[in-house]
Amino acid sequence: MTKKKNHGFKKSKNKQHQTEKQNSKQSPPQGNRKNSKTKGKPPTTDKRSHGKKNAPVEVTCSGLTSEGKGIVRWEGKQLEVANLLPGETAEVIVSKKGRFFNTELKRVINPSEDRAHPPFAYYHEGTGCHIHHMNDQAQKRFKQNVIDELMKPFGKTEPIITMEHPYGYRNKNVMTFGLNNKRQIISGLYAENTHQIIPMERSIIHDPKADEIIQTIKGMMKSFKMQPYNEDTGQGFLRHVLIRVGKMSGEIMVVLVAASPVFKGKNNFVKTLRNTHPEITTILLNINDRNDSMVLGNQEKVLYGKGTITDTLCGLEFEISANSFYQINPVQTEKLYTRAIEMAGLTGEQTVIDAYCGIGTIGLVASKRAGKVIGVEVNKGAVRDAIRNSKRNGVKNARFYQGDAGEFMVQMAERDENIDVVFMDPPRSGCDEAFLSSLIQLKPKRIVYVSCNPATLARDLRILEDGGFRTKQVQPVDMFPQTNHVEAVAEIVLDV
Ligand SMILES: C[S@@+](CC[C@H](N)C(=O)[O-])C[C@H]1O[C@@H](n2cnc3c(N)ncnc32)[C@H](O)[C@@H]1O
Repeated sequence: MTKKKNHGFKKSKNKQHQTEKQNSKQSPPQGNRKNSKTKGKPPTTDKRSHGKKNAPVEVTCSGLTSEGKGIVRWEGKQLEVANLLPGETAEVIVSKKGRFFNTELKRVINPSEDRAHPPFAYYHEGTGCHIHHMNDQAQKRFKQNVIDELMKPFGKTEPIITMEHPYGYRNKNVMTFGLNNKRQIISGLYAENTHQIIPMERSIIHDPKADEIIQTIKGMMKSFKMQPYNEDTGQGFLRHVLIRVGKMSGEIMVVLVAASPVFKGKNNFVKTLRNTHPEITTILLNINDRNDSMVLGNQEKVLYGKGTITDTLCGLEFEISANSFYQINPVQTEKLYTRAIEMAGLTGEQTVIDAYCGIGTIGLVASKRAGKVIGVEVNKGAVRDAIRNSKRNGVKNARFYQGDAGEFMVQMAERDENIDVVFMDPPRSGCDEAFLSSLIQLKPKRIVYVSCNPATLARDLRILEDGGFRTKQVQPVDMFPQTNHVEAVAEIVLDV
């Protein structure tokens, strides 16, 4: 992979609505605007192309969207350009498809001081590293602005907790397999919102060993006559490979996700893979014959090892199944959980709920300072892990239940249970109405809301504040450097 000179970019298209109204997004002012070439010019100056269809046009970036895309004006419209920074002027291809505009960054004419120089070619938005082109300071500023803007109605946010070495942090990789137009096997990530595979050998945020194992598997496929699965024809075998790495324990899980349970030559395949990578501690075959976008199916066969990995987090050991949620950046998770536990103000007597508990991590870490912990989680396998993890760590005061967190809280409210503290860590979509209204009814003294989506956090905080709570503090933590995702934990108290 070679990096093009002069800030040239690989294909990076953005589909956008035609009208300005549809395009308008919140764009907190940020970025370095003091670039000498743009100094004194209005930041939205555009130059038209010379009438040629799809010839590059020159645009200047005036700000960033909440997704980290550059905002430009072109022919009276506001468009978004991935990988462009405020103050930068660039050549961009604009093309129209139906009601949408696509933009493709061709060349940055005057790179901003905020621009980073990533060592890999595949870093654009399609591969999930949406803001890899910003240096550490610019990423920090961008994320702080996004959260500050959304949290404005609830008071001031704390400075974001960043990561010292923001690379190679992911403990879970999923790569998808397919054929390119020369019928060669490729592995990579889906371009965002598509099922088009962007071939990729290495990502700056992936665990390097995990990327290496995936390349080994790709290299073995031909000799084992293993075909990648084709979603259109339904032919082929291997859909994805998921790798989980215990960053502390060094244990490695490899999950081969296949369209069918018939795996010819599986013993030899496992033997060869283990010979090349003796560090692999378990290998599974997961069968996914569905047509949706879920990576894992429900059927699983252990081909080697115990079928789970164990890792250490906040001084406790956690056993993790292929299908269970486990925070992907353990270095930052320890900082996040430390802040969450501080916010809970535990003294050893409280009754604590760990809602959306996954494999029990937050509840078990909190259990040492709580009277009792009650965890609820929808994923059966994760609840099984949580119970195992409780025993493994000798925790006697925690119980875990499988079920929908909203329904569980409704039942708690109907029984008028006495709850002191609620940890809640819902998925990106946030909590449902049943959960929030039961929480308001239960009136815990404190809620600690861990969120990977500040937009749904803001929505839910509004509901809780209207229901008699007050947001005391919001702490952003950069769990996903190089991406536009922002994690935060909020302390919410009864407004008495
Ligand atoms: C962001 S993860 C948090 C897990 C855990 N607290 C941690 O830090 O590892 C969200 C969890 O909520 C679970 N979940 C999603 N919808 C749920 C629901 N309606 N009721 C209960 N759990 C749910 C998911 O399976 C996932 O384990």
